[in-house]
Amino acid sequence: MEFQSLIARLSQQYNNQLPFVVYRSPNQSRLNAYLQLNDILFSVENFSERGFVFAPFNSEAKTVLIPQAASKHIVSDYKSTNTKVEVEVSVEEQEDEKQQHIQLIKQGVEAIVSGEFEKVVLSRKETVNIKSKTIFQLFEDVLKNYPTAFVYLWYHPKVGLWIGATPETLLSVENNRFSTMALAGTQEYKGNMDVVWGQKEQQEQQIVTDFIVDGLSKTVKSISIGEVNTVKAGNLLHLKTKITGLLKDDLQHVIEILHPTPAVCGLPKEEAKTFVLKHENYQRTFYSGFLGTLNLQDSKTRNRNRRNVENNAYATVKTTTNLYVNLRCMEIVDDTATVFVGGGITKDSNPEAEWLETVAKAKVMKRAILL
Ligand SMILES: C=C(O[C@H]1C=CC=C(C(=O)O)[C@@H]1O)C(=O)O
Repeated sequence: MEFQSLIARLSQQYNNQLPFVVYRSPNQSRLNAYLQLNDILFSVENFSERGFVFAPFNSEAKTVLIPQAASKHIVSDYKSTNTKVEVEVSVEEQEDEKQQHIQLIKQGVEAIVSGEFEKVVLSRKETVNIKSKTIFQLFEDVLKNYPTAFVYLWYHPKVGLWIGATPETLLSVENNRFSTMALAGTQEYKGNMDVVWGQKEQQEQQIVTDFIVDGLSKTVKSISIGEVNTVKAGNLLHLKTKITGLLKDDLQHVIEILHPTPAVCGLPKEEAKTFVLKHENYQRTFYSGFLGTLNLQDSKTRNRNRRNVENNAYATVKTTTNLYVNLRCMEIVDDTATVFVGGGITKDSNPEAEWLETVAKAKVMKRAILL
């Protein structure tokens, strides 16, 4: 289907207040949309379901499901015209928010120094007027700006509307082969990928790698750890380690081990989570949760021998799951976008620098809003 026809179909779905999701995987032009046929709020029971999941940060709350069987699947192509427009995002004075966030970071550092935990990710939200843009124009501007991210627009009338462009995979599985990543440490991209990383950033990223490897090693068949690389996500650079291997356990157990990783919560997980829930003065809801496709089946018919087409056709069925961490995202209510941003805090954190990091992260969504 043509991109504009897909948007028209999704607008209709939105006006009828029916759930849908539309997304594009990193470095692809293909768009996938699932349009639910009713407005039931389905939730995941044990991750054996098929469909598109939308999970909150707090795993005690329910994970929403758009079931594959209860929705229409539409595929389209988004060809970026390659007219990436750079907009300067001016940052107005946010003195109150700044002092409040710096106070929160200081509390986090104190808790680390007193031995409560090793790392905590602390976040805040910011509201921005989306001016006269429709949600679909906004989605297109996010698509245009972030070709290497997982870009999505998700809507459920009983939950809300979210848009994001995340650089972080939580878990990808193809049959029993898995891949995940430890993504942490941030600096602004200034035209050069060959940058030097401070000890604080290296340590905060290593904590994520160790957590994933320790947790998964107990339950997977095999695991291998890649090198630490610098990767670009919008205007930011991060440190990333790819972790791959073979699973033997069910998906639910693996997701329980991973989510929330110390890239969005902290270490040890429970202590950091308690701190986040108690001290951040707002509810994260779906920010730093995860989203993506669950157990989708892709069957391909192939020919063993091109010369004897009739007798040799065989089908291979792949089951794939592709889950991403919900970062660089916003929730839209009427003409207001709430942008969510956070950063990893360790004993070496400088509160002023951590504040500036969240200001830089907020620009990812603001750039698309102001385009
Ligand atoms: C928690 C966020 O980013 C995570 C992912 C990459 C780098 C991060 C950091 O440097 O703190 C965070 O761990 C966010 O963007 O809100």
